[in-house]
Amino acid sequence: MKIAIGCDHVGLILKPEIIQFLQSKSIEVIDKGTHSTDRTDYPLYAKRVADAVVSRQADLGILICGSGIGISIAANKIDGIRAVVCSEPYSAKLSREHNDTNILAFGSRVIGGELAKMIVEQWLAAGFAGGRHQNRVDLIKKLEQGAQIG
Ligand SMILES: O=C[C@H](O)[C@H](O)[C@H](O)COP(=O)(O)O
Repeated sequence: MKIAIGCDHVGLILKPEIIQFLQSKSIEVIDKGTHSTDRTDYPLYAKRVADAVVSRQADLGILICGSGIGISIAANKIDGIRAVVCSEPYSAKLSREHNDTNILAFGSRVIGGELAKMIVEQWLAAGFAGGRHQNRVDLIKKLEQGAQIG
């Protein structure tokens, strides 16, 4: 399992702890930056991680900014990305089971390291349930292609 991870200057405070957590589970981590506390722009890192997931350089992605909001909005602009921002583990688990999310985002100004690791753990442990959910994900893919649905 390979995970691409990215953050802005605010998310940087949580990123090392999350990387260490993933590596302790023998997950390979590809760090897409930022590596500095200098103020920067979260769409840059959303794009890098999203590209890694879409190109299959990574199986999944994790993004961290102040709230998790901006960086997940940016990632969701990339075709093939279904990013979710979570502040608790239940939504993270459901986002995999029902929505087949491939990027998890959270905010370092919203949650601390222990909760973030619990969220990551639940998200990684869950799998897409398929069945009735498959058609809904397929409809999302059609929206990406500009197709009319409904
Ligand atoms: O959704 C955006 C993120 O929370 C950013 O981390 C945040 O907007 C950065 O704010 P500032 O530039 O004030 O540190």
